[in-house]
Amino acid sequence: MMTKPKRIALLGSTGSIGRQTLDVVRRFPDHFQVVALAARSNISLLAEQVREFNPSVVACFADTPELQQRVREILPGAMLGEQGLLAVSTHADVDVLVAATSGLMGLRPTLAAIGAGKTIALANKETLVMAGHMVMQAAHRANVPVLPIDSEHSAIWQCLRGEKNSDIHRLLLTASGGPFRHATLEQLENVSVEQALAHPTWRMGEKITIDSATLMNKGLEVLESYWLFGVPYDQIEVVVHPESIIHSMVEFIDGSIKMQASLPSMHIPIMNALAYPDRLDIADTGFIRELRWADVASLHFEALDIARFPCFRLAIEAGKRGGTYPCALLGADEEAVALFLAGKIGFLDIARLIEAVLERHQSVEQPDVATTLEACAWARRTARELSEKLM
Ligand SMILES: NC(=O)C1=CN([C@@H]2O[C@H](COP(=O)(O)OP(=O)(O)OC[C@H]3O[C@@H](n4cnc5c(N)ncnc54)[C@H](OP(=O)(O)O)[C@@H]3O)[C@@H](O)[C@H]2O)C=CC1
Ligand SMILES: CC(=O)[C@@H](O)[C@H](O)COP(=O)(O)O
Ligand SMILES: [Mn+2]
Repeated sequence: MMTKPKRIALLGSTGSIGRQTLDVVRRFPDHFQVVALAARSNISLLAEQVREFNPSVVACFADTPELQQRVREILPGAMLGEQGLLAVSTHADVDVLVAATSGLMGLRPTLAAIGAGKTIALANKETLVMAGHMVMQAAHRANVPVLPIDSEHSAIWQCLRGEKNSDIHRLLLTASGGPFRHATLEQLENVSVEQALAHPTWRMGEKITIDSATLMNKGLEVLESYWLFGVPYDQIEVVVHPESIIHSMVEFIDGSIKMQASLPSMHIPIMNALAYPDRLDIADTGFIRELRWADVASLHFEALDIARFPCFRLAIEAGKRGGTYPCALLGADEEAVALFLAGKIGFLDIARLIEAVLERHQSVEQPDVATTLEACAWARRTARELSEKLM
């Protein structure tokens, strides 16, 4: 029996996850239809996507007058700013919101989509890190599923199907270890932007790639797991696995460990979230390769050396302290990574700057949306000011 295609709104359509989502939609036109698209600054690619997918509503955040002018010329029907993102995420025809913007702008549109009863396919981990309590509570009240796209969380989600949370002994998130897995602290002091962007196993946007190099990404993923799966921090562990074949594991109280494996391709977790509760055949894509165990020479696992990657510790501490500490962590990290990418600070200064911001932060318990976003903005400003004084 033919069912109606799921109607998708895609925030961040021009990014790494956004483009891979459209690869999947393109191959499965009977299953998915794009009804809304949003991006920030890549207007020519957004215009190409609009021509190809013919969505009902288009938004471009376009946060400078020059970008806004270009949008008016090239995409005259597109909505601008946050209003545009909200219109995309709550459009009446949308069934599933794919939240794939980078950074901190995903929160309001995701909450609005939950309020409008949309299923959330979540790539933007920042949304849960800064406001996990609000998002999960709102989703629970509205009976709206939040389906993970992040590869580790997709793996855990798949391992947990048919299981009881009370049977979980621990979650084991795998980490590639990034490009500096074997670097000494002295070497880390002088690594270049180019070296930090050379991720060993994944091709991703610049921000998450630097976060993978500092291990901030893995810290954020621990916080993301805490909110998504409701598992306490002392039952969430990280193990380094450089091949990125095992995407994560769940150990149960009877000693059994379930793990999910595939070649490293974000098309698979994207397909998994979009098709849920069904599965689609990768043979129909033509671009996803199946894993052949005979070709995998060996798999390695090792402990994470927290001393060389202080961002991981800072993320876990912020998560455990709660309040607006995770917002301050995210705001400071956004700014510190931007400064590193611009060549203004060194690689280890990223952690130094974040730690200095967190030391100055006055946390607010149970923040609302405005307080959450203000804490992120405060941390960005403070990181910028401190970088001028301290560095
Ligand atoms: N890439 C990956 O493999 C993975 C990514 N993630 C998470 O997914 C999210 C996206 O990552 P990734 O795709 O790599 O990032 P990219 O930098 O490649 O893409 C970011 C996308 O978000 C858009 N965007 C950024 N800010 C805004 C805004 N204010 N309004 C509208 N659109 C905006 C960008 O638009 P434009 O390009 O037009 O400026 C672009 O489309 C991140 O939260 C990341 O942590 C999680 C797991 C894996
Ligand atoms: C693909 C994905 O989910 C990324 O978050 C990835 O996990 C980054 O790799 P690291 O394990 O190096 O952080
Ligand atoms: Mn991940």
